[in-house]
Amino acid sequence: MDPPLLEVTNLSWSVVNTAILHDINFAIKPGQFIGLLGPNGAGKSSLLRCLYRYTKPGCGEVIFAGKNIWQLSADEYAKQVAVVLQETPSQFNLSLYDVVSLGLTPHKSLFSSTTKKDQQIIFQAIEQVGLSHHLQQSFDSLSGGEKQRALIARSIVQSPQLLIMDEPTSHLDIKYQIQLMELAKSLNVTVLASFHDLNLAASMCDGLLVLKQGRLVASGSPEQVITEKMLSEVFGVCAEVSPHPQSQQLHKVVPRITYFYGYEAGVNHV
Ligand SMILES: Nc1ncnc2c1ncn2[C@@H]1O[C@H](COP(=O)(O)OP(=O)(O)OP(=O)(O)O)[C@@H](O)[C@H]1O
Repeated sequence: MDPPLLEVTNLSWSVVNTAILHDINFAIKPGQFIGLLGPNGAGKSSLLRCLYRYTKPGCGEVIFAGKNIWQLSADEYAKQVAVVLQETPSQFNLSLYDVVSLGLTPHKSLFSSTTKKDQQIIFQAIEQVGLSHHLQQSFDSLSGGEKQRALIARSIVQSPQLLIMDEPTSHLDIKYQIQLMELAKSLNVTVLASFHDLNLAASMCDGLLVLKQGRLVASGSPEQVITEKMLSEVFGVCAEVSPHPQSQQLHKVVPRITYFYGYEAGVNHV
């Protein structure tokens, strides 16, 4: 059996005496596409920040490819882990091309210049996300969705083993939400992404993790995790879960959620 690529053991994190994450344990195998779910404020971004080395947890360990991430140098980790966040800081008038080329930085030594092969990799990644006609446009002037796609292109160039995405689809229309997720799946890297769209997560992910008030309360396949009980207890909504019509074609049970409006979960079921 493959050893996990990422392993989180007994992870807890507090800020000014308030516990945000409580004793979290899970492992992700190479090649898996894992969705992180939870209501607003559940701790998704806080957990992801501990995984991409922005925050050091108070307790517990994050092991990447057998090594504690805090024992790796920042450069070593950046070569292997790419991050796409929901809010994009200003890129100070860098062009789309420049931002995508930043994906090469962890792989280059200081002062080394961009080779023809590097340029080819950058152009190819930009083409893959459908942004070739925006090549020289300033990154800051791109639409929210174009920015997200540009950041995926930067990750493609970075060629990581693990891609961490914090609500990557928040600015995208439905077509690009699906496209971006299918693109991420096609990259052949291990992915951990947080989602608010539970139907999208259920259809795209091999496995799901569910956080509630900083605790991991469910994990497993979408079929195991997306249940009417979980939706009621964790998200406080009344919903019906049925197999997606494409399940047979996809050779797996893809749960599809139908939400009921005007009902309080657990109180007034239809
Ligand atoms: N640096 C911080 N200082 C104080 N509180 C924090 C800090 N970071 C996170 N929190 C709190 O931790 C909780 C979890 O926040 P987090 O952003 O991780 O949740 P989330 O699941 O990503 O939420 P959302 O879906 O709304 O983006 C929130 O109550 C938040 O206010």
